[in-house]
Amino acid sequence: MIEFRDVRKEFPDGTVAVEHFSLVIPSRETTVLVGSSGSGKTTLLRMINRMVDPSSGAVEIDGENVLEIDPVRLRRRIGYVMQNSGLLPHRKVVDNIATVPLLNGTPKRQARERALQLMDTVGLDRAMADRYPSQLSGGQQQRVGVARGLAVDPNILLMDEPFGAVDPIVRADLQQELRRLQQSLGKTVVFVTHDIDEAFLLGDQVVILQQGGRIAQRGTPAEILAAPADDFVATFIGADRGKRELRVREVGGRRVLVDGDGRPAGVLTETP
Ligand SMILES: Nc1ncnc2c1ncn2[C@@H]1O[C@H](COP(=O)(O)OP(=O)(O)OP(=O)(O)O)[C@@H](O)[C@H]1O
Repeated sequence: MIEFRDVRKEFPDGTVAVEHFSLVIPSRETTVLVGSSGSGKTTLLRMINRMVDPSSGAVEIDGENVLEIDPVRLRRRIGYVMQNSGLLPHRKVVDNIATVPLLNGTPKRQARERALQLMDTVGLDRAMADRYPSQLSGGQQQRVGVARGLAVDPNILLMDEPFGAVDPIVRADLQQELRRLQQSLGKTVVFVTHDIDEAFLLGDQVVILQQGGRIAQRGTPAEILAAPADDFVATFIGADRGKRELRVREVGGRRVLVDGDGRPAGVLTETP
């Protein structure tokens, strides 16, 4: 479990990115921080692995204040996946994935074998192992980024807009892959996005943020959809435009669900 207790972050230039932020992030689930630009999502994420330290308050992992854990040790046991994959351009795919295990002292052959297994896990053809990142598509690069994040077999995986830079079709593919991975691996995933659809798709817990890291609403996607806390949330999730409302329409004897604009969303079937 990760816990934020009344966290505040003021940067040296006086910018207060986050104030009075408290949140419990349960283990083995996906928590999504979603909000518009500048709401403090990245700052919050980076406080978990000490890329940023809080000005006051505490961030705890299983009851231990992260400030008491050496930052290098901490980062080597927490996976971190970012937008544009953050791969080292002059290193082959397999070496990019194996970077942190090698730093941790894993023997080279073992680290390489594990990297190849992780390529299978994230759906990358092993034939790409000896390519350089620039020889991969954007979606493939992101898969390498995810494999690298998983390479130390972390309990915690931090993901900062990992699919933000790829086209919508590849993005949908990566999202499904992550859902599948999450079901089989059961990591504690903290995922940052500004895309509410992505948040609802991936999050067990969704936290909608306003400026300063103020929590507008926190809950399961269903809870938020069923009862948006205020106008801000309603607008943010599109409920105010009827975008989220589905209605039943009879078409050729089948019951089709249509959204607020009348576009089909799916077919309704009886559960046995
Ligand atoms: N190193 C820094 N020095 C000063 N201000 C910073 C620094 N890093 C972030 N900020 C400011 O803190 C606030 C929160 O930034 P943060 O990057 O956490 O937001 P975000 O929600 O992740 O935004 P985005 O979606 O654009 O990445 C912003 O006002 C930002 O300008």
